[in-house]
Amino acid sequence: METDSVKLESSVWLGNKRHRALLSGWRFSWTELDKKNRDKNTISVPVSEVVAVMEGQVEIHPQKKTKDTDRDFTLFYVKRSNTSGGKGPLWSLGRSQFCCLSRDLRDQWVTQLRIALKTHCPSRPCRLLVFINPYGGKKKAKQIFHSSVAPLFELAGISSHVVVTERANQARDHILKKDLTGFDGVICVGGDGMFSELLHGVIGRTQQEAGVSEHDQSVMLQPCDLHIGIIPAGSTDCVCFATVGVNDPVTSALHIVIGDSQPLDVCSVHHCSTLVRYSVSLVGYGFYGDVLAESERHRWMGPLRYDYSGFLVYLCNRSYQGIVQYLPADSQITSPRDNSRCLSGCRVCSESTERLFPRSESCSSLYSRQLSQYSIESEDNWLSVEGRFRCVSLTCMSSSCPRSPKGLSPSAHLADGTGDLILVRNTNPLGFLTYLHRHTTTQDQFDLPFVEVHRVKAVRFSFLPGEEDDDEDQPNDSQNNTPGILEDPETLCNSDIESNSFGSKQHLAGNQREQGMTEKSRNKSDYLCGLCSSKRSATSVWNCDGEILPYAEISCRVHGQLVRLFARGVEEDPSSRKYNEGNRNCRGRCFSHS
Ligand SMILES: Nc1ncnc2c1ncn2[C@@H]1O[C@H](COP(=O)(O)OP(=O)(O)OP(=O)(O)O)[C@@H](O)[C@H]1O
Ligand SMILES: CCCCCCCCCCCCC/C=C/[C@@H](O)[C@H](CO)NC(C)=O
Ligand SMILES: [Ca+2]
Repeated sequence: METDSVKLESSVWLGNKRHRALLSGWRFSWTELDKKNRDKNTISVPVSEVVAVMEGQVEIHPQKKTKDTDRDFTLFYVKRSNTSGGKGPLWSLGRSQFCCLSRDLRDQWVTQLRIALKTHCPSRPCRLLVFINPYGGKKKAKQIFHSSVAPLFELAGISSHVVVTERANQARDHILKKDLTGFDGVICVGGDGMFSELLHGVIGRTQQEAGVSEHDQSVMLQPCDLHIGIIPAGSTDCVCFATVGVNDPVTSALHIVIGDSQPLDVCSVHHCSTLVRYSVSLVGYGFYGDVLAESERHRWMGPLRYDYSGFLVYLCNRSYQGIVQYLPADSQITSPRDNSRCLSGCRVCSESTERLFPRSESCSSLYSRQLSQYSIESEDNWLSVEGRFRCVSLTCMSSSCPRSPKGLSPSAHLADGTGDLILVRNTNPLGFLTYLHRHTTTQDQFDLPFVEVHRVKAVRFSFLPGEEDDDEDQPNDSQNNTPGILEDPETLCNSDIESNSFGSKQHLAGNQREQGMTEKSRNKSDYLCGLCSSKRSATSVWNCDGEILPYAEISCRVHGQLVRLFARGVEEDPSSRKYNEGNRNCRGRCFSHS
């Protein structure tokens, strides 16, 4: 319980200006005083956003003491930049140097502030396992970590064990197999692909330890305690953007340092009772699958490859036949078209915590929750849509990214236990361009006659009998799923199998596995059908958070708040407060399912 009792109050000097400093309850503030002792400006910092308190006048670039006296102390804290420039909720490191009247008073300030930090911020990380992908995005991950992030971790007293990856899936395998004792979180410096590796490692490890089978679609997966942090250094950085509001390494590092905690829904993707992958952002068939497949041919272009491929795929003007079945979420609670935004402290998400993790939970009620969540969903509750689609997309969050600041589904929630299913039926090229273009404007991309959107708990995608692609070269086709693939369900996400081996189960030899991205790129580009090959495939591929899935017929289930990120959701821009009136509750860290 927080108290507002004053812990310490005194005069302090910032340069030659006298201030009144006050530590009361969970807030530290300092007010400039004029010559007549009247209050001028006040700066107020919640203790939870204090990064460090150091004796003396300290700078962090490089961390050194400048000429100081034994009456000085330095406060480092989270400083919000002006968001009016459209840069989103950008954070930087604030630094204020205080001079007290005596050394004794300085010591009291340092002691009291550090006690307040311990009291109000018990869940800050002390030790982190950091994975850097030197080849992601613009290939600047190492530089970003060492110049912008490591100094902040050091300042906050966080020790980090750094692994620079040498192959794809190394981070995932490390988390699955190595001793993680003592680590408070795992961090990736890279893009959505690196995040996905950590996601698979953390979920897999947690289920292994809990004895839960990831392949059983009806099972309630064990929520993961080990937090994931993302330092954005990739091409799209969609997960970072959608959970922080900006893709900025310093902002993300500060969220990690202060121990923010944001639960996140995760979608499990299955094929024939076998787990294929997890997704948090996009499970997309048609346009987004084709763009990803095409983009793998142009990896050398870096982040621009998506724009170039998007243009080529758009010109192809393709649509695909399929049957989409979905299990609707409770439409009384929210809707993908209710114009709300999931912001930091989102009321919908925190109320979902109660629903997903009722407080008085015993082993037997856990079992009954498992039944109530999944098994009793009879087939009668499923709805079905059949037709030709430009794209079929499922997203557990808004999936906003720099290209599309509102995202695929602007009103989706990060942690409400549901996903949004977007069906874009076949339409003329101008209609589809209008749909795509609206992702980049404030216009409603769902307000088009050929688009429908549903808030769902689960989705299945299949073909009418005889409708599957008969292209022999098409390895994602369910017909090509040789029985061997499913003989050993444990192996689909097993490190000995390249998870991007499309359709044919490939036990890669050690040296092949090490080739990482090169090998992956070659495999992925084998897929592209329409643009360059003479034979156009009747099926597309699924894009699952930037990875191509080896199957076209899949079923997906949303697992509410399965993982936790060092983030707090997108902070509200004060100028747009009216947009989300009534949807706020408390800050991201108030979520708890323990
Ligand atoms: N050392 C490595 N060599 C080759 N591939 C790697 C290595 N380390 C990680 N990878 C793989 O590279 C893929 C892409 O990396 P990452 O996500 O960091 O960048 P990106 O693709 O540019 O960004 P985005 O996913 O945002 O588009 C990941 O899926 C990861 O599995
Ligand atoms: C005429 C203008 C056309 C602009 C089209 C913009 C459409 C942007 C839609 C962005 C959706 C982003 C979804 C995120 C997907 C990520 O999970 C994934 C992994 O990084 N990224 C990609 C590119 O597949
Ligand atoms: Ca959700």
